Amino acid sequence: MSGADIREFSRPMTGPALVPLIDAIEAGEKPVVAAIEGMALGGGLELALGCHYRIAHSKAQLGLPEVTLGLIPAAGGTQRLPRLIGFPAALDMIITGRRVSAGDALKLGIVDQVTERNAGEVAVAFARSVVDCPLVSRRLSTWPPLCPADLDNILQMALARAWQRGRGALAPVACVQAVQAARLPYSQGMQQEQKLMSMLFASPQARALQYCFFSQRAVGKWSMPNGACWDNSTARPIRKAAVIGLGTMGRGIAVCLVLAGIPVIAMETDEKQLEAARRVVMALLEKEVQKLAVGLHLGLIHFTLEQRYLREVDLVIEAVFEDLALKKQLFAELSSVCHPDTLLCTNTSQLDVDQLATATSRPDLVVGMHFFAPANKIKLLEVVFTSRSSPEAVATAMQLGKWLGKVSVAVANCPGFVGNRMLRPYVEQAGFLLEEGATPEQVDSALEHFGLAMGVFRMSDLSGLDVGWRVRKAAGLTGPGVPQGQLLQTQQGYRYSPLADLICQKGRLGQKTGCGWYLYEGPGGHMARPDPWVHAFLEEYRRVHGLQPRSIGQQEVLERCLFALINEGFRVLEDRIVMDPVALDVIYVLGYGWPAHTGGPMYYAGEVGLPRVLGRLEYYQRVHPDIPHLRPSALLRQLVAKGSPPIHKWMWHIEEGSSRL
Ligand SMILES: C/C=C(\C)C(=O)SCCNC(=O)CCNC(=O)[C@H](O)C(C)(C)COP(=O)(O)OP(=O)(O)OC[C@H]1O[C@@H](n2cnc3c(N)ncnc32)[C@H](O)[C@@H]1OP(=O)(O)O
Repeated sequence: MSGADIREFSRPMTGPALVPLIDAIEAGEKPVVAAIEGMALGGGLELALGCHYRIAHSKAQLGLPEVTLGLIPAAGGTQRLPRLIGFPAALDMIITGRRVSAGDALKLGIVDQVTERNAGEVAVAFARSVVDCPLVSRRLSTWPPLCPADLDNILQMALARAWQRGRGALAPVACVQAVQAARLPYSQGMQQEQKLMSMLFASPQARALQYCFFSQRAVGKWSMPNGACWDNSTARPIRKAAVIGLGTMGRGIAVCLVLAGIPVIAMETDEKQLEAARRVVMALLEKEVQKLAVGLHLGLIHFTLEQRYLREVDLVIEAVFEDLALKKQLFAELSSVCHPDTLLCTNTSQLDVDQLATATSRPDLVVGMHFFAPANKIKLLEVVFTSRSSPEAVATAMQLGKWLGKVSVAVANCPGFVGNRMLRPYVEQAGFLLEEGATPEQVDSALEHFGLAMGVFRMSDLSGLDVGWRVRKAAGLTGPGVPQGQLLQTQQGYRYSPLADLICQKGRLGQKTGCGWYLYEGPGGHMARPDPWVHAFLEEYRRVHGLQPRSIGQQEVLERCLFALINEGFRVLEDRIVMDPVALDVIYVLGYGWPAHTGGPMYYAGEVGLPRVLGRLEYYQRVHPDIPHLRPSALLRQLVAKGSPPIHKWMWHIEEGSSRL
């Protein structure tokens, strides 16, 4: 039982209500044994906690995921679980919403027995054995709370963790407040639980998180403009895969494949790099084996310098240096080395997948599989199809992503695909704000206050500033042969901020060099500190270019950065790079640390109100006519003209035949 039907939350609820039902079971005079197979989640686990005993199958999983839906477990979960397993363990499960295995549930004391046999049969036998035992000590609601001496401290720490994890989300904090009420008599604790739940249930955050839940499932039902889609295309089995290029991304991808049980050929061209990769990958795998307490066959991965091993694989993921000529050459080689049916995938984050496909003898079997760093942690995969990708190739990449535990989103090929394409105007605005008077920490603080996992400058320092520098050079925006623009700096006819290029020229490439937009403890350091050098550098830059710095408020930072990103999202929809705006929201929430409790950028735009987004873009466009990304997209204008329909109706307003494919 995986809990409530979430779709019911937006409809009038029908009975019977869960709380009196669970109370009645618990108060009953017959012993009730919960037999748990599969999932006991949310209301499912709360029901089990109302039973007098719990028997779980060894493969069962238990959890209270309400927090991920913007709610708290409000059928007594916040009151019974701390009584059963103590405050620290209950807080951990309830604030994170994480699932525990049957084995862990036994260790925690949530279940009384774990079985490899049919849980129902074992539970019946167990019930017979306890039929004469008194039930009075089995009713959790009657247990006194297990209050350790340092409970206040535990609750304080949990609250701090909830604030930090939540980044503005209300539910994690409410979870702590509800669990805190478990130190009161049960009936009073339940009143507090109900009060907190009523506040959350109708909240915009809960609606947004429930939208995220369904969006992450909806993107699995992918479709392409040519009519190919998830239910008319068959994925091929992947019995063995290869990863070529074992830098940071390649290593992470190899780890993902092994953890999913897929044999991997991990290939490099350089002996030293191969050995370094072997050490890192094996260490990561061993750590996972310990953490997951699972038996993992570490022999699933074979490190090699030899291309001949590629003959036996069903799919190759190329993760070499981000250089189009190098990748094209590799794809041409793969065409002759690999079996004619082998799928050739590229992990490029922004290069033209169509061009790579053209370099092969099998363009129909070429797709992008854009993983996000760290590849073994981030749950997102952009599957990039070209005009020639076969439905089978797309289906296989989408299916493989799911198998690797990712949420796969199918997107059409375009510069930057979806995520990085929308990121460009956002990063660009942040650069302009520095020119106009802001500091990196002011911009980041506004964005982090909004709920983003990391502000734009901290994120750039983490990824490495040379990544964007290389892209700008390839686009002809900067580099030795490119003439410098006028005041304000312009390139290719539009405003261009060279600040990031100048920072790179100073050898400040971010965390890896110990400095970038911030200062770190040393190369590879993580703790970002404001850097007086950067402040002086910005002041000098403004002086040289005659820019009068002004005070820039939080609202302007948010509107310029976020609305520019959203505006590009509307252009992505106009170009039919994806078939549904939910895809953009999934990509941003899972891949770019956008706060899930706002639903994602496009959902957020709907919540803010499309007329407001349009109005503010129009205003900023008037002030900055030389920034094309602030010019409102045609789709946004059209939607506002049509009365701002809800997000699921947006695509109805895009003209047929506007697909780029
Ligand atoms: C008040 C509140 C109370 C009493 C609660 O109980 S709140 C807690 C509600 N339950 C949950 O949050 C659990 C949510 N579901 C899951 O975590 C997972 O779906 C699963 C672990 C149960 C199964 O995972 P998996 O096998 O990968 O399948 P999918 O996630 O793809 O789901 C399959 C389809 O089922 C739909 N679904 C799943 N759970 C719910 C739900 N609780 N309510 C409504 N619909 C649900 C899901 O959307 C998929 O539907 P389709 O996309 O195939 O149409």
